[in-house]
Amino acid sequence: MECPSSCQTNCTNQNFKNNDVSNTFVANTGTTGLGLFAATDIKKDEFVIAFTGDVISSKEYEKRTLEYKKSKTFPYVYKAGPFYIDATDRGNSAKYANYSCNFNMRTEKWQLDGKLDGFVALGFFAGRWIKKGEEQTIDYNYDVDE
Ligand SMILES: C[S@@+](CC[C@H](N)C(=O)[O-])C[C@H]1O[C@@H](n2cnc3c(N)ncnc32)[C@H](O)[C@@H]1O
Repeated sequence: MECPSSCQTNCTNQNFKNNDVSNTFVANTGTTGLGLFAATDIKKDEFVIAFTGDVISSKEYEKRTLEYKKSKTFPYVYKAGPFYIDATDRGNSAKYANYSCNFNMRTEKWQLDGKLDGFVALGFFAGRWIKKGEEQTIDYNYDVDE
């Protein structure tokens, strides 16, 4: 769980509130479209980036999925507890993270202070040491066991 805004001024447990994307940059991968890359060396278990976007219900998710299929837009949507986070129109560069079966970032679910009941924020954390310039990848099936 992330600390509330009212926590001490030097609190370091506010990654989602800070919404810092400076560990990453977006570039063409040459094979899988745009991708997310490490702007610096990143230590194992370090917070990399939060996945942000519209928080929507499952009903809205179904509606938007049909629209995206028609427009052939990539699905920039992940499940977040009973909700979904849709980064298609509003979101940060986390949406450009590509899939790899040998992913180097894990997806963690965090409870945030004062958010919708049941909502979990999604954050990408380094699963191992990631070198500056390396593509940062995730497991799209992070939610399969639930
Ligand atoms: C969330 S987007 C990732 C960013 C995307 N590459 C872009 O240019 O916007 C997901 C899409 O990226 C592509 N993609 C992601 N990982 C891939 C992989 N390992 N191999 C091939 N395509 C991949 C697929 O088209 C997938 O539907």
